[in-house]
Amino acid sequence: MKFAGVKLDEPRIMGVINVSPESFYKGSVRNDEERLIETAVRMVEEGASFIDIGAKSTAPYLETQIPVEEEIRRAVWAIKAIRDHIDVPISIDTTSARVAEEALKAGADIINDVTGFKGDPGMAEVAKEYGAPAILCAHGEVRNLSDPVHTVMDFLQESLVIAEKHGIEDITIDPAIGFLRPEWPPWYEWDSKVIANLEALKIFGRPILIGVSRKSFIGAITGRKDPAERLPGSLSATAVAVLKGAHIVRTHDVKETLDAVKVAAFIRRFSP
Ligand SMILES: Nc1nc2c(c(=O)[nH]1)N=C(COP(=O)(O)OP(=O)(O)O)CN2
Ligand SMILES: Nc1ccc(C(=O)O)cc1
Repeated sequence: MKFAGVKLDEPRIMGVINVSPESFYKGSVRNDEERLIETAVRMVEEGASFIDIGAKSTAPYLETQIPVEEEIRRAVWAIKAIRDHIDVPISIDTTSARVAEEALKAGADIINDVTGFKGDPGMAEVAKEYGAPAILCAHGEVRNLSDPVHTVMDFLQESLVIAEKHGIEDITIDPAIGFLRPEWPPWYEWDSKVIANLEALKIFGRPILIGVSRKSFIGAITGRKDPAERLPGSLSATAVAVLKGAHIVRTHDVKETLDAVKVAAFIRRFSP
């Protein structure tokens, strides 16, 4: 299996850099060019196979609205700055087709759309026009409260239909940890059920990407309010996700996560 030209014979790491000061984990934010380049280069040296650039937070519990022009300015600045310093594919984490298009023009390779082609009707068109691989997250209004796994699968199926209609083949699916928050069950239970049953997504025959890094479900389980204190919890969730079949792990902490991934993948070899 491959995604964006990267072989997925072993689990890969996607390093996250945000150029959005409002992002939920302040340690992920870079707004100085030198530090931005240094971080991207270090992440690749530490073993990242992809770099994800976010120019606007999508945290469902934060006030994150900014003008699209500002998101474009941040995204284009960051991608131009790092493009010639690293040799791995760069994804643009955006729900806006205009931002995606400008980012691809600036040198990004992959569209990372947390609305799974359902937010901006122009997004699949842009992916098609630029031949861009895409990461599609499970997205929609939760109706079946008792079955997180099948809800996620239904949402992903809808996104895959949109991709297929546009002839977009190179797709990675993502269960959108932290994004789906019905009134009940509590979201940390929802996220835990999805991770515990991640292998169900293998039926799509697509690469599976997961982002658990420092997220609020880890805070809820451990009592760690500050995302800066959630690395051990993130590594634990990462190990479970790899054991259950994740191909790509999206993280703020490349070095530590790669060790967790390697150990989980090695142990997985001997699982029944
Ligand atoms: N495909 C995918 N994309 C994502 C995911 C995720 O799980 N999967 N999580 C995010 C949250 O992390 P980030 O550090 O970017 O937070 P922010 O939205 O506050 O910037 C943002 N983007
Ligand atoms: N964009 C996101 C940022 C953070 C979280 C989370 O903390 O659960 C979820 C989504």
